[in-house]
Amino acid sequence: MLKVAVMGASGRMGRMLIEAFQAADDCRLHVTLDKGDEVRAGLAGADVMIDFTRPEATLAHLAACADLGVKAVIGTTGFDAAQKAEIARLAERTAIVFAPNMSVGVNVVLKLLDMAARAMHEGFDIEIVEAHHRNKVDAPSGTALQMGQVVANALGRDLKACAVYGREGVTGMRDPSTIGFATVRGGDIIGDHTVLFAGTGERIEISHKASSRAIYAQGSLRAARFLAGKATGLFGMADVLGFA
Ligand SMILES: NC(=O)C1=CN([C@@H]2O[C@H](COP(=O)(O)OP(=O)(O)OC[C@H]3O[C@@H](n4cnc5c(N)ncnc54)[C@H](OP(=O)(O)O)[C@@H]3O)[C@@H](O)[C@H]2O)C=CC1
Ligand SMILES: O=C(O)C1=N[C@H](C(=O)O)C[C@H](O)C1
Repeated sequence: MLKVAVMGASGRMGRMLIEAFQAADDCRLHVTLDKGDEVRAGLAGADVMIDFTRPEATLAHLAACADLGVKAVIGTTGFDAAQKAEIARLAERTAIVFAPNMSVGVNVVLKLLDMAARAMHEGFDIEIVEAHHRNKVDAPSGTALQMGQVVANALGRDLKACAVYGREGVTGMRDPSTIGFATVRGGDIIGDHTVLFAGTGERIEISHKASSRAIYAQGSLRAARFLAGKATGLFGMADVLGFA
C-alpha cells in the first residue's frame, strides 16, 4: 500500500485528491498538510508527496522530500527557469514526476501537437488560447506553455525568442515565426486549451476541454504508482503514460 502525503489539502486540487483516495485500493492517505503545518514531521514515513500549491511552497516541500527520501508528484505551475533548475537538481536526490497537466487527454494532445507542427511547418500561423477559472493566479497556464514548447521544439524554434504573450495597439503584421499566446480568465472554467494552426484557405484547431478536476487527481495517483519503482530522476506524464 502506497503511503501518500497531500500538500495544499484544502485547495481545489487538494480536495479533489482526497476524494480520489476513496476509490484507490492500492494507495492510502498518509497525511494531509496545509499552509502552516509542520512539513518535515508530516512527510516523515510517506512514500510519495503530491503537491498542488504554489512554486515557493512546492520547492520547500521538495527539499524536505529529498532529505527524507520521499518521492514527489508536482502539479504546481508558474515556476520560473531558476525554480525549474532547482527541481532538476532535487531530482538527483529523489524521484520526481513534474507535469503542468496530469490528464491523459492533454498528454495525448501534446503528442498530436508534435505531429501537427512537423506537418504544418510552413504557411501556418500558430496561436495558443487557454481559458481558466477566475481564481487562477498564473498565466499563461503551465499547460499552454508546455504546448508552446512542444510546438517550438518540433519546428526547431526557441520558444523564449518566438513567444508573443498578448497583443495591444498598433502591433504591425504578424511575424510568421512567432507563437502567440492568449489568456482568458473567468467563472469556474476548469481548463480549456486550443492550439490553432491558421493557414491560407484552411485552419486546424486542436483542443482539450476539462470538465472535472478528477482527471488531474487520477493522473497524479498514476504518477505516484509509477514512482514506486524509481529511486531518483525527473519524469513527466509522458513517462508515466508510456508515451516517451
Ligand atoms: N498539473 C495539473 O494537472 C494541474 C495543476 N494545477 C496547478 O496546481 C496549483 C494549485 O491549484 P489549485 O488547487 O487550483 O489552487 P488552490 O489555490 O485552490 O490551492 C492551493 C493550495 O496550496 C496552499 N498553499 C499556498 N501557498 C502555500 C504555502 N506557502 N505553503 C503551503 N501551502 C500553500 C493553499 O493554501 P491557502 O489557500 O491557505 O493559501 C491552497 O490550499 C496551481 O499552480 C495550478 O496551476 C491545477 C490543476 C491541475
Ligand atoms: O490552475 C488550474 O486550474 C490549472 N492549472 C494547470 C495549468 O496551469 O496548466 C492545469 C489545468 O489547466 C488546470
